[in-house]
Amino acid sequence: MAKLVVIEGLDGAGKRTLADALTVEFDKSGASSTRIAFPRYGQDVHADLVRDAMYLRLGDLVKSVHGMAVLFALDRRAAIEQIEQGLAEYDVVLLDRYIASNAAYGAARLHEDGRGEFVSWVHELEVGRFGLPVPDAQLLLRVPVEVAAQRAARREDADATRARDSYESDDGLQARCAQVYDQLAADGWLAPWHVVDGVATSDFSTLATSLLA
Ligand SMILES: Nc1ncnc2c1ncn2[C@@H]1O[C@H](COP(=O)(O)OP(=O)(O)O)[C@@H](O)[C@H]1O
Ligand SMILES: Cc1cn([C@H]2C[C@H](O)[C@@H](COP(=O)(O)OP(=O)(O)O)O2)c(=O)[nH]c1=O
Repeated sequence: MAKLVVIEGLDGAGKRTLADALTVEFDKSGASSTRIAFPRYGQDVHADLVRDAMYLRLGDLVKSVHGMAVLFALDRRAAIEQIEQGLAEYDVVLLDRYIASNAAYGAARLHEDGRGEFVSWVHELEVGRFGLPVPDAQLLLRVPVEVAAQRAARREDADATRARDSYESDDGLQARCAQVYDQLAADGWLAPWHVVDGVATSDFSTLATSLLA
């Protein structure tokens, strides 16, 4: 059975870098894998609207936590076929951000915790109403908030296309988001979580093997 594996974490935590490392390990184990990163900027109209709102080009839309979350969720809804096709053709579909990103960032914006109303609303919307596939595993790539901010800033300097958006440049939001993520992982929200230390050198080979089991 193919596995749907999600990587979650703060902006700049190193999710893309972890996805690269896991792809190499899956390959070494003879497992085929494919990747999708959300939001699917440039591929889905809802994701492009998210980006416009984030860079303050859509008036007061960005102020609406629920409005933004609906756009993120619609991008994923439009990807259901792509995810299902990936699960039919590959051993692993690796997602860089998924439903828990909406739960964590939205709850953090509303100053709620991981057991609050917003997190339940996201579950109801994305799983209950939109029927998005539930992951087999969620990886929380955990790094101190300051480390994530430094990495995001360094990446911004190195890559002009990755200038920080209005969520990424809000340090208070990132700190609250880290707390919500910890709670979601501790509660096993939506699916089982594995916490990966993003600062220590991790054994990606063992991690990949456990994800394939
Ligand atoms: N384990 C690590 N140690 C040091 N720097 C890292 C590590 N992982 C990622 N980085 C660097 O941090 C920046 C952000 O990483 P990236 O994978 O793009 O994060 P994300 O996808 O979570 O936003 C990049 O410049 C990347 O090279
Ligand atoms: C996918 C997703 C992202 N987000 C947030 C997390 C990030 O702060 C922001 C943008 O996503 P991000 O992965 O940082 O995109 P990029 O690095 O390519 O700019 O959106 C949500 O609030 N809900 C979601 O469903």
